[in-house]
Amino acid sequence: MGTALIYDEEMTSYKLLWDDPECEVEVPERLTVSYEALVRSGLADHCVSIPVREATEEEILLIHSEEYLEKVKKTPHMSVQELKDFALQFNAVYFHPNSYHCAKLAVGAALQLVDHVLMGKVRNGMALVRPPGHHSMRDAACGFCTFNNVAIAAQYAKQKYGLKRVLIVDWDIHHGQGVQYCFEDDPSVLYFSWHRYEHSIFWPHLPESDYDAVGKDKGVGFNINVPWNKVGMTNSDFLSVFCHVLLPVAYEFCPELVLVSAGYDSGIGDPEGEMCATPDIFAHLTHLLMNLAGGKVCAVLEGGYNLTSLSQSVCQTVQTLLGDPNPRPENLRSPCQSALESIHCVRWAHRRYWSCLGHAADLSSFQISTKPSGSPKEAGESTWKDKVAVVWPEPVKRVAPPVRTAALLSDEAVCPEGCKRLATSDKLDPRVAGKLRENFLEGEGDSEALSALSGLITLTEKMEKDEILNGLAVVRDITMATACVVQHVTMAPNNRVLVVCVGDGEAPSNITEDRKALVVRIGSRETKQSKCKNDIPVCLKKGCADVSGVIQAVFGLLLPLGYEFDPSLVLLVRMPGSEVSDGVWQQLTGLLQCLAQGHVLVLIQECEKSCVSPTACSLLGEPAPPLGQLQAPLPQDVEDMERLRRKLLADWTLLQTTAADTG
Ligand SMILES: NCCCNCCCCCC(O)(O)C(F)(F)F
Ligand SMILES: [Zn+2]
Repeated sequence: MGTALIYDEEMTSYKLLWDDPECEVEVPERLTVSYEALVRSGLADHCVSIPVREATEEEILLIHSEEYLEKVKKTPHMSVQELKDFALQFNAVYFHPNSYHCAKLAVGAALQLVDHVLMGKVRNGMALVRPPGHHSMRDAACGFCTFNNVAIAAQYAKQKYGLKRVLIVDWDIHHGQGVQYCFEDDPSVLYFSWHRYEHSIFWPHLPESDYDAVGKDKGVGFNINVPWNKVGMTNSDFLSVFCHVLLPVAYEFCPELVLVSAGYDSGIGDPEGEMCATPDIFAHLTHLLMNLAGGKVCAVLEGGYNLTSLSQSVCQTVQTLLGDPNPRPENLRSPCQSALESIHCVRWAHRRYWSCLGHAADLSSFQISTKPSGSPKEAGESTWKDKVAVVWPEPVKRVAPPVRTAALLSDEAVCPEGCKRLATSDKLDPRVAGKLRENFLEGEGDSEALSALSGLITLTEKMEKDEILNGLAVVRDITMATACVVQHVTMAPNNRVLVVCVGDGEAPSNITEDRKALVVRIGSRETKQSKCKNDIPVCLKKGCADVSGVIQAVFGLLLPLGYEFDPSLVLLVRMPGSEVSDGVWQQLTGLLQCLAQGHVLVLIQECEKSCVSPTACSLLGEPAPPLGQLQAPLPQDVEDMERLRRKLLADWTLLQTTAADTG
């Protein structure tokens, strides 16, 4: 199934007709540069083009009042002066004779996208729209928004398709207070927003934008606000919030649809956001959402005012929706103190509502600086010009290798649909053969083991040369196979391999201290305390059969470690008897493709070959099926993971979840 792209230049046919410094950034070119970048990069051609339509009045009334709609309906016949006066009753918004028409198209575009995804005509998609929506309220326009595109889409999805759980992820740099007001008492819509806040000195200055606005009545816990109390937030800050706040909760919630209020003013160079996250981060944010809701992700454009940053970020988003491999995350480092405070506060505020946050350290562990940290406005406030003067490197070109998934199987095994069987080249480089024999095969060893190991080496070499993206191998001796791959990959100077062992079994023996290999083992046994710090055992009482425990480990430990380690290859090893369910296994296989530009090699023991086809599906880019709403992880496991996390903090900064962590 494909990726939908919804765009119509008709939505560029309105603009600001008078002087208003508050609104001048919201220009029609925002849409044209985004669409043209998708066309120029060839991405538009790979999308399924879906036409826009006008929303009906009935659809608009799903969220807005009749009085408000009647007022807006009059704007096409207004003079410029009347439009100006009409806008004055709202906060930071303008109208144009054609803006009502465009506002109906923006809603209609979002609904078209939802229809095509929920009817299974496409897997996911993006709607490039203006006017944006997330500030508009039942009775009011606000912040360039006339109708609340995403809120209407959520209500429409619930009503028309009977959905019980919709997740809205708002990565725009402004708080979509309009969405919050719509659903704050509604447990069927989980609204997540991060936003520039600076302790409310940033627009729209609302107390209810802070982390303690957790929802109301039946909706408590279903509204998550992450305030950014400083500008300059980076990729590390953004990824930390996804790993330590959004994703654990999103997996516990188990949405049937993911709507993204995709605003790109959170990206570098934007005059409104003044953040430092680079466009490639949106590839990672998108990827991390794509195994939720069976991959049903609908991104709807909100803000974004630096035309270069905006168009690059839109391309990064669409390219990931299309399934192309992610770029390697550039030099991630520790989240900043302010971000850690925000992360801690929001986890603490939600600790009673989400079992995955149940252990969030209580407030006493350190004092939150509730007063504005830093002078309200740094001396020498930057002007608009030098806000957009920021420069950053053009995102690296992301090319999908000619072969997506290769399979190394025994001759009689069937090659899974879509995979390319790897011919184990019979002629083996004698030096390599010699090395394999001496390292892994006692004496002569049988020729089959030799050809299997040489096949593995061929596989890793083809990945290194980008001839294939990822692969799976069915092997007889998984420990030997793991050691062989680790040794081969770490021979090259700047290669690093992340080994993820799922299930019990001894870790490969040849892990060295040189940080070229990092082993994370998720299992049930208190294995002998790992001697080297690059071998991290995560123990779950019930082992990998414990879905919540594994997911807790993935987001709280594995992904932060993986992002910080930044491997060139991920080796995912399914230890025999691991009891991991196919669903969890597919989630792991899908999520881990966010690392190493998607170069994931999965090792499966001969006796477990029943999981070959689900593995192949995930490696081929199929979204993993939903896991269902997650139970609470075992308190004992949570404590153990917390202890392990604290122990690892000295070496791994992306594991931090509170400012006290650097204590
Ligand atoms: N001194 C007052 C500054 C007012 N600034 C208004 C910012 C509106 C932001 C709109 C947006 O980017 O959130 C949307 F996604 F809706 F377009
Ligand atoms: Zn915004």
